[in-house]
Amino acid sequence: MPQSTLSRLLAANIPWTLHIAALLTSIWFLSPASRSIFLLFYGLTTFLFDTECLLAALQNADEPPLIPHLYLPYVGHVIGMFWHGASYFARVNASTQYPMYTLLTLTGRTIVVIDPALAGTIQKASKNTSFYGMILEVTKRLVDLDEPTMEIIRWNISGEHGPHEGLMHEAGSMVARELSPGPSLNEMSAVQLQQFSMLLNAFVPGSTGVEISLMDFVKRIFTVGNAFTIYGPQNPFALNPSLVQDFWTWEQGMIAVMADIFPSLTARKPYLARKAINAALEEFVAKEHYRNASPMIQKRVQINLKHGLTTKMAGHAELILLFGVTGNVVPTTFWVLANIFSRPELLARIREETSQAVLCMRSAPVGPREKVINVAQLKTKCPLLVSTYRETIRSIANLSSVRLVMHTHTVSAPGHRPYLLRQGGIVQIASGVIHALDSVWGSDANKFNPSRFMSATTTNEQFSASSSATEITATALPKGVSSAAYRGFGGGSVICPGRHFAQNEILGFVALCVHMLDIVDVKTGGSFALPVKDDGRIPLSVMKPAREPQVLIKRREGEESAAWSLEL
Ligand code: HEM
Repeated sequence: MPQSTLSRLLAANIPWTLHIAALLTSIWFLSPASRSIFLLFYGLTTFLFDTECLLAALQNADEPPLIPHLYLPYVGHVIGMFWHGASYFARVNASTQYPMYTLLTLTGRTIVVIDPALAGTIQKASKNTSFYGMILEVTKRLVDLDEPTMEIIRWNISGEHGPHEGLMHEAGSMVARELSPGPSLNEMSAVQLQQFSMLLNAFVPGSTGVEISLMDFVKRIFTVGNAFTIYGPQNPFALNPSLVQDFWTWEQGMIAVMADIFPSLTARKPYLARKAINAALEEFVAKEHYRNASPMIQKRVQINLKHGLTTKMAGHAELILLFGVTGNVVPTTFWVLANIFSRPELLARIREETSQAVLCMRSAPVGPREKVINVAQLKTKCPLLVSTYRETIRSIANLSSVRLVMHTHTVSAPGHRPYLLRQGGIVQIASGVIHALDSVWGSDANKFNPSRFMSATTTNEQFSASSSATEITATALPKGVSSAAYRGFGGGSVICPGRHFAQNEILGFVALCVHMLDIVDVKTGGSFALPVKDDGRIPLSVMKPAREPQVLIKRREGEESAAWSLEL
């Protein structure tokens, strides 16, 4: 046995002296029958408390260090992750502060990365790690895809038959192209901004206010507006408005449905909600309503059918994109609004800053006044608004970037020793932990600082390394912070293709709310309190609030009859 292993065994948190003393005592003082019972219980206790410490000591020293669970081998960390959600990664590493570490999870190993430099290396496109290897099983369970469909989807995900062949590559690059800055993105954003304006003018029509949960307000406008934009006038929500509620019921119970343990009994509500939406999406494809949808959806459905998906499965496949389109955007918009409207001073500054983007204030001789907000100007001329948006995302995005290790290999990054990653390990780049590191963001890392990303000059977007698509925004990463540390949209080879679209809609909608509306506490009539974040869930999107504020939404004084709109 090499000395280093022996010394690690001796240094491990295992009470060797106690074990030897207990063994000798049982031999000397107990009868054979009592000894057997004693050793059985002692052995069980030792197994519980010492197994992971032993495995940590025996582990290859080049691997990320294994953090033993204190008393429950193999399942302890799994329970911890379910119990504490993404916040578990910070808890478990609170005393050790390793840049990268290993947790035993059932029969596998989860490698947690909390250092941006290592994250930057791991997230690069590589044959050694795979995003789809991890995510496809989750997608299958989330939206209910059958095995023949999965076989079509899995074909060539690792690129062994070429980089462009197979459904995933064809559909993925088409979606990324359609959502990149350019004419097709502009076309979609223009339709969407017009929808938002119409919906908001109608939602708060005159001088009477609306009492509602702030989250429900955002859900209603965004689900309907986005469905129209992406899925066209014959989208499932337009044909059957009750599906909006079903969609969010499913979203809230996604984890339970995904667990797939008799979901019709254990997760009845979200299971039935999914069934209703899936039926509507099946019809959307079967009746060819997609032919009136955005070019992105027309192409996506046609690619799915061309590769052999049935109309039923092509319908179900749209549910995951619907989630991609709204699942993060709705809670993000909620938090941007909450961060601004709960801080009167910030609200006043943003109102003033964004008033320069209210382009056309024209008074028609008759009829309502028209006011137009230009979104391009919000992005380039309103650093406080854009910085508030980015800071909001930093403070709520705790979804890990996940990769499956396909081949054993070594990763290294400046300032770190090389780390050995074994085949079969699941890497999780812990975005929530990285977003809260003092070493990255400074001593106010845990505070909300709306000016954090403000930049004096308009710069090219630096928030998405390894991406060819750039966009001009009036914000920059703080000095010394690498793009791999800003993880709201993932990073490297798997960066969210919808981030430009999301930025247009969120900035536009928030600016519209800021100018058109007062959003106040329903009881006091003053600013509502910023809700606490619910960081104890396994995240499938950005964090939700622990409690949704009930608000009164009404037109600002003088804006009762104005017709507001957004343009790109
Ligand atoms: C604030 C809003 C949004 C946030 C925070 C967000 C975040 C993310 C994240 C973290 C990922 C996964 C990256 C990884 O695992 O490393 C992702 C993937 C994705 N997002 Fe977004 N997203 C947002 C809005 C959107 C929108 C509006 C769309 C579509 C219009 C969209 C479409 C997608 C798609 C299709 C993927 C999968 C990418 C792939 O398979 O390669 N997202 N997003």
